[in-house]
Amino acid sequence: MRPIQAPFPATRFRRLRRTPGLRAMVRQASLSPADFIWPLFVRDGKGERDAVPSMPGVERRSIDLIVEAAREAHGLGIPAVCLFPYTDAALKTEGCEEAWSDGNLSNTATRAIKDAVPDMTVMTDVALDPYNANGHDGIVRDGIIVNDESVEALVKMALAQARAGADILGPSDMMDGRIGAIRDALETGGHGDVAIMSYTAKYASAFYGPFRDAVGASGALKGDKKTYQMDPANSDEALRLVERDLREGADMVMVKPGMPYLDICRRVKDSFGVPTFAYQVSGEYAMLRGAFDHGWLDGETAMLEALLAFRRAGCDGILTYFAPEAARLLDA
Ligand SMILES: NCC(=O)CCC(=O)O
Repeated sequence: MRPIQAPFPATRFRRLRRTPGLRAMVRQASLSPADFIWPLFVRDGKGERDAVPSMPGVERRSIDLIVEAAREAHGLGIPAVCLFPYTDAALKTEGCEEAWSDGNLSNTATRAIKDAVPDMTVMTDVALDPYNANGHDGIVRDGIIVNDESVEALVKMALAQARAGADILGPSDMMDGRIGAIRDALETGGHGDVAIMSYTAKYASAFYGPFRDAVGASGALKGDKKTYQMDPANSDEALRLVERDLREGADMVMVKPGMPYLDICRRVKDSFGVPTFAYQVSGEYAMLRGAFDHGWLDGETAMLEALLAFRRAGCDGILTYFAPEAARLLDA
């Protein structure tokens, strides 16, 4: 649809930009704390928090402090948190068994949050990298990330997360066939109400660097993830993946990273009209935060502008490390 407009001076675009009231009346996209999912890094111990150097302002927290963070998020109107464990190197194995231990950090944190703040939606990450001795999202055999055996492990991991009480599972591994396998296992295992937000269009991106520091995977990773994550040059493939994941039983889809891939968000939303999310990843956070901290960008304005861009591009929500800060600004 192309709006009809009279020639200048009958049409003057500045008329509707003249006052805050007029601008508010014709504003299309909106941003609210309800649009945010806050990623949290979980560590062991009690009363422990440590900074992630490449993500100033972001911390790894022990489970008691994760619960506090979830309570804070709830108070700010943020509906969901997403948990990522910082696993002790001694627990990382080639078989990734810790991934489906009922008592691992992520599952223990899920239970603790659901006990203390039952209304907080808990999303968990389904991928083997935090538990894998070689840092990959799948099982490695003779240097190859093997697909089908990885899917079997991911199913076990997903079921353990469902047992812990996760509301949303986020398979971020990019193996083929995992959404269908997880959906089947959830249905037959009595967890038919657990939602899946598939990391559908996850690109092999340099913007994940600080995240790997945060979960302690940087040192462990051997090689790269290009045989399972998407080529940043591709766009049509993202649509094929969305269609596949929806047909396999995904309830929501995600594009990741966010800001460099807003074109993909828009194409996904326009093509499928399903709940679509973007992950503003660690490198995007680090880039913006670095500029804010140096005084090179006006932090408050640039943060909200960057987040609003996701909504304008068609996203229903955003996973963002800025969630509490942005929620406070929106509330002010
Ligand atoms: N599976 C979760 C991630 O890879 C997060 C990436 C990031 O924040 O850089």
